[in-house]
Amino acid sequence: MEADFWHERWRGNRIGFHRDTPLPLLTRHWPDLGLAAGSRVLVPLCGKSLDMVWLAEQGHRVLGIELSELAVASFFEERGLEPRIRSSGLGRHYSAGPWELVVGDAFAVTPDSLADCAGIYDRAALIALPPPMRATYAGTLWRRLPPGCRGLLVTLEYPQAEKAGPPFSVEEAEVHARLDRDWSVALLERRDILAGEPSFLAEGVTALSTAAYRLERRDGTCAPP
Ligand SMILES: C[S@@+](CC[C@H](N)C(=O)[O-])C[C@H]1O[C@@H](n2cnc3c(N)ncnc32)[C@H](O)[C@@H]1O
Repeated sequence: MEADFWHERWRGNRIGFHRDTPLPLLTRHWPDLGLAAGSRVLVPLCGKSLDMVWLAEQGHRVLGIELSELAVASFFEERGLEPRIRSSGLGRHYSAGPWELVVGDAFAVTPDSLADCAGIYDRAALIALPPPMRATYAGTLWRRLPPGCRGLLVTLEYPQAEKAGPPFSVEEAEVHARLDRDWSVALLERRDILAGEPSFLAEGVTALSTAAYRLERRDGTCAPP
């Protein structure tokens, strides 16, 4: 999934991944992470997700990273906010209230830029990427978060041979293989969602589940930029 693929999706408004309400798995499991109000939460590949609104309502500051400037500008426009805009080596930073969304490449974030992130929320980010890019994503952004960081990861699981991604199927074994080195990973919930996903049914997919994981960054050294 190269950058052009996503820019085309946003230009053509083909954003079926975008939800009109916060994700129930987020609202159910996030409070158990015990992150203090005021702490900063990273939302990689954030789109214009309303989950960032819910996180701010819980008192968090949100750092989003998103390739599409259209998505980032829409997020602020839809809230009636006029963001301040500045540029850095990471990209263009749009900021207003508790939100700072960077138009840039999530794989290029540096440990310094993530140093004050106490949390990470990944919904439709890991599963948006094909396998080689998932390896890069886990080896860059996830490795660069500071020790003690906690997070929630939401995945999908289905027989990959029955449908082309994105979204891709990411099984529990893969989550452990990619993250166990630096993170303690615990499955919180897995539920069957096939009946509520007509597009998967229409493509002949025979099983579909979503899973939520609690993550905590182990002590250790963050990867260099
Ligand atoms: C499936 S969408 C999910 C968006 C959001 N997480 C949500 O739940 O609505 C994936 C998003 O990742 C963005 N994206 C893809 N590759 C990226 C990268 N390398 N860096 C930053 N954003 C990226 C795309 O533009 C797209 O908006």
